Amino acid sequence: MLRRLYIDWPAMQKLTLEKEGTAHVKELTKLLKDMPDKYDMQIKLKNLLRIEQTYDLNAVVMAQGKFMNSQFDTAMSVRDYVAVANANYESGHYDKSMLWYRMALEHAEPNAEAHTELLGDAFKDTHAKLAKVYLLYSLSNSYKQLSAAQLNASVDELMSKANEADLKHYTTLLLSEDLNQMLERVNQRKSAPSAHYLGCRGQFATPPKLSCCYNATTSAFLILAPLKMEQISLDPYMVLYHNVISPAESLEMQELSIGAMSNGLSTVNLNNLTSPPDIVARIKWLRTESDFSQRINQRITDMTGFDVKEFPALQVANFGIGNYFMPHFDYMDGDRVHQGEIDELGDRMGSLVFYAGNVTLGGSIVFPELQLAVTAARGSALFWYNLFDDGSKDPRTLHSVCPVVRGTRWTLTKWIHAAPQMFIKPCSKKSV
Ligand SMILES: O=C(O)CCC(=O)C(=O)O
Ligand SMILES: [Fe+2]
Repeated sequence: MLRRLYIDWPAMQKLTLEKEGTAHVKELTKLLKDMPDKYDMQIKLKNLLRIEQTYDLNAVVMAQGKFMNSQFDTAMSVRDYVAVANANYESGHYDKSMLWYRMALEHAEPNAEAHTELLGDAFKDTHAKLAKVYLLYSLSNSYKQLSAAQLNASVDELMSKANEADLKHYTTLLLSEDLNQMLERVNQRKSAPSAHYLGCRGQFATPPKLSCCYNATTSAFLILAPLKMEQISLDPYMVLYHNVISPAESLEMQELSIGAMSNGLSTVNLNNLTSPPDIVARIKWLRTESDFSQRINQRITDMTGFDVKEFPALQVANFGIGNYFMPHFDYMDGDRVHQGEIDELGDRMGSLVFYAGNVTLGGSIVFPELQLAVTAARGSALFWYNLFDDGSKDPRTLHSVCPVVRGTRWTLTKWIHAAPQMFIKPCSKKSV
């Protein structure tokens, strides 16, 4: 009894005095510094808009969790709709934002009162923005001769004279238009898709059937272990190897990179940019030789016959959801390539990309000029030449990466320079 009163009682009193949840709040505060910030949110919204644009989606299908022929089982909230609507609005995609605002206004937020009290008004400024995009939409349908700038100016003028009641009137009108009719009208106003978009949407014509074979000839090792090789294009030459990197090697590669990766940007020249450059992927150059890099470099030589000893570095890249690579060339062009390495070893004659992740939607590599799209199938590796036989640049090798929609896209890229191959693949006259 005495022990209880002397030891337990004060402990219990202390516990009773402690505010409930203090420990939780402390933990949450600690976590806060590792939480995504405004920049992360902007990047992710940009990526989401890119997915919407590239794959020709819209608010209605995305809100239903549909993506082309797939159905996602996660749902977006009304606040998510408003965030995407605002992001589309701010990037000038007015038709898209109109549909997102419409979705938001047509769906009630569960426990709206409690949410509003806790998180603020979900629909702040929504009516005004929706009225503006609806006015833009209606006027551009009626006055097709007006330019975007003229339309914007007229709408801004109308908006400056409008009062709350007018705004509500417009938004009521918007909500009364048949959704399918609105979708049809929005569809009609879309501009023709680029070849990059067509490739990402799987809309290139099926290429003629080329052959598949077991390659047992490029190196003596292949006599023992022939590689599955699929021809993708004969001119320019492009082949896809299957089962050339294992899931265990993918993990090894990730272990060598995670924690040391940096943002790989769409440009290396950061001068005079008007907006932040797109982040292509998180990247890491594996320059220190390791058991892993030796094994992979040996495999590359077995696969291609090329000498990669003078440039043993490998580049690991991890593309997150919505990340993509805009159309570009791999040969020295513009500001993308490091001049120093190119001077010594010659231009980037060939590219070899191992697909070591597990992308289940999106993330194909597209060659817009060749009307070819190749999926980043796990374990495969794509090889292509960037130069003609005489060493001049082949512009047909323009290529891009489609935004990743589901899964993780890990790649291991090898730059194959021209100079070390001078006796393996001597310059010859252009074959085209
Ligand atoms: O990830 C890919 O499929 C291609 C990457 C690429 O184009 C590059 O690294 O230059
Ligand atoms: Fe590339």
